[in-house]
Amino acid sequence: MISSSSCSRLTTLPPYTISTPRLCPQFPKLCPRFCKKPLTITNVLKIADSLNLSSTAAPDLHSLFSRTKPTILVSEKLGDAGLDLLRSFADVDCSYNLSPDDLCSKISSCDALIVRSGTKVTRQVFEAAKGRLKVVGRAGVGIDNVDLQAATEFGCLVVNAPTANTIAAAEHGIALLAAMARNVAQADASMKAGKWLRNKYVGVSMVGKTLAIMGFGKVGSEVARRAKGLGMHVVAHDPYAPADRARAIGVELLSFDEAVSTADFISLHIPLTPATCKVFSDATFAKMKRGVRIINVARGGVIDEDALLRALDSGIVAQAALDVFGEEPPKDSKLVQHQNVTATPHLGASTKEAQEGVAVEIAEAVVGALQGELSATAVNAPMVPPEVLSELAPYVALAEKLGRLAVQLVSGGSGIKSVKVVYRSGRDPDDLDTRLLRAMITKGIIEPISDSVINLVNADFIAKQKGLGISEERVPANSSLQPVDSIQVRISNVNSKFQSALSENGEISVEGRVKYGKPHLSRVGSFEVDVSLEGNLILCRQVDQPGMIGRVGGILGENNVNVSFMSVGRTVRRKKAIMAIGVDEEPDKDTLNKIGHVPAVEEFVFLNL
Ligand SMILES: NC(=O)C1=CN([C@@H]2O[C@H](COP(=O)(O)OP(=O)(O)OC[C@H]3O[C@@H](n4cnc5c(N)ncnc54)[C@H](O)[C@@H]3O)[C@@H](O)[C@H]2O)C=CC1
Ligand SMILES: O=C(O)C(=O)COP(=O)(O)O
Repeated sequence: MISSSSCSRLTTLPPYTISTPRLCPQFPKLCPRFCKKPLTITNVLKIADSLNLSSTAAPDLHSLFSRTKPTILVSEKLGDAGLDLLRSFADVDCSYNLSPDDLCSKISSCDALIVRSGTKVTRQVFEAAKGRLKVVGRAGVGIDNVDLQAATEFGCLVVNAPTANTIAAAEHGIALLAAMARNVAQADASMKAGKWLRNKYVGVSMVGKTLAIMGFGKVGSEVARRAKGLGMHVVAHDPYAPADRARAIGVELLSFDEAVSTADFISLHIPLTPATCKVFSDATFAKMKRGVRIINVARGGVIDEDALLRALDSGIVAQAALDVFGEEPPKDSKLVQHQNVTATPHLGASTKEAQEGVAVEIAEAVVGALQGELSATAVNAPMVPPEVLSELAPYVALAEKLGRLAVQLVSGGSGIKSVKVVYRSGRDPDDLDTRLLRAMITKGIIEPISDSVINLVNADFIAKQKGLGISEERVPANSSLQPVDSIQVRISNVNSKFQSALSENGEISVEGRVKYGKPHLSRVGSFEVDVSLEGNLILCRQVDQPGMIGRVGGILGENNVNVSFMSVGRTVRRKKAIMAIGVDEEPDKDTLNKIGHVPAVEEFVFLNL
């Protein structure tokens, strides 16, 4: 029973069969009926639909039904505007400077964690969260301090705030470039020490010098623009950068070797990944012009710091300006203490403006994710724009139902290894993003036969982990009005407990479409049917003869099982037919036995949707 008055509106809704992802933990607390069936991307849209809310309004359901708030742990200093936004939605625990152990012991009572670069979100953190942590928000760009693989395995969404600190980082890069070229920090320190060393701190000019930007992304491009303004000749290396952006700024794109060997100044703006770790090594420094100057506002880990020290000592590198370090704060201070190094304590993003912007950007992303929205800044899940999501909503429900249906047709003991999904669609392939649909089919197939909790984040990972190969095919359809005309799910190399579900080539095959905005089953094996995919379903193959609907319907009625819909499909008149019967209640064993004993019934199966 649903006790709260606001929830009572839900009693009119069909039963929910979707059990995860647990993107909204409050919902089950409110509605015991849904205890094991938390609010998900899928059913939130369905609920919205039933309440005549637009799908974009669906997340408001959270506040509509919520009484308890989620808990968000903020482990590093965040701007006030972001904190205010978080507090309007959740209980916010600002605990800074937590030790790794303290973080692990706190995390199991948190639904979201917001960090900057100082918190290591390791596999141990996800393990300690015991499934409660839904979202990690990185208030900034670099996500190298978050174990993304572990996040994905635990079905935890990671979002970042990729735009709000771009200018701050670029400005800091330029500040370091100029400060280094003119020895500002060293000269300042000497003056504070009571000295007046006009001859010692003669600098180098920037105008006319070649600056190589390594990583021509958001920050790199902004540094390039500003360096052009200083009269520098700017080149860049970035294998993924669009040539037109470089042309528009007047920057020449070069290979790695060309860029590092022609530059007077090199500014690093690449993310730290396994591929970029220590790319600035002895071998790389050996390719550089003698007397080159290096700025790093990206990540310390992209430089082999011992190699840099050697290059500074040998004079290959005349000066370095470093905001970031392999270990922060750096334990070995040789680099920081080097007379030709200008160092700042990871200040690139630290302007008032950037911190307010980042705080709001991450607060919006985390709140949205906790409400079941698909984030536009998701790092480990497909980004699905709201308009695409609302269009795909009924197909998302269809996809999960078909997966759930198909897997229940597999006879026990058959290991499922290979699933093929065929989308019939009139859309251009570029206009149809099937990742969401594939994730929901995976969810439908895996959840009924395992204890895995599947969501958009971990669907592909868990499928792979379980050795389940899902291939997709698109078949062109004439109509392009709907995104998808039909979805077919085929499971091969398995036995079926309902032989009629097998197609001619021996695969379990079910096909469905969206009719009047609702998922419908349109084909089972080679039989055409037309039933709404709601509640429970009995599939029954019988000799095609008069009176079958009445007999089976009668048995159900006598046993107080309400039939919600019925459809008969046949291959050969008066020979074989399939009856698909939707039932509100789950019939007991005796009732199902009675159906099985009707002489014309050749086989039947009960399926829970
Ligand atoms: N010091 C600080 O406080 C801050 C540091 N950052 C760091 O700056 C870096 C860049 O940030 P954004 O520009 O916002 O990111 P972005 O993603 O816009 O740009 C990164 C660029 O690097 C390129 N790239 C990737 N691998 C590469 C490789 N092997 N060689 C050359 N280019 C490669 C990518 O194609 C991309 O264009 C990140 O590591 C970020 O964490 C960003 C903001 C503040
Ligand atoms: O956004 C980034 O990548 C940064 O490095 C900024 O880090 P911070 O948030 O200042 O710890």
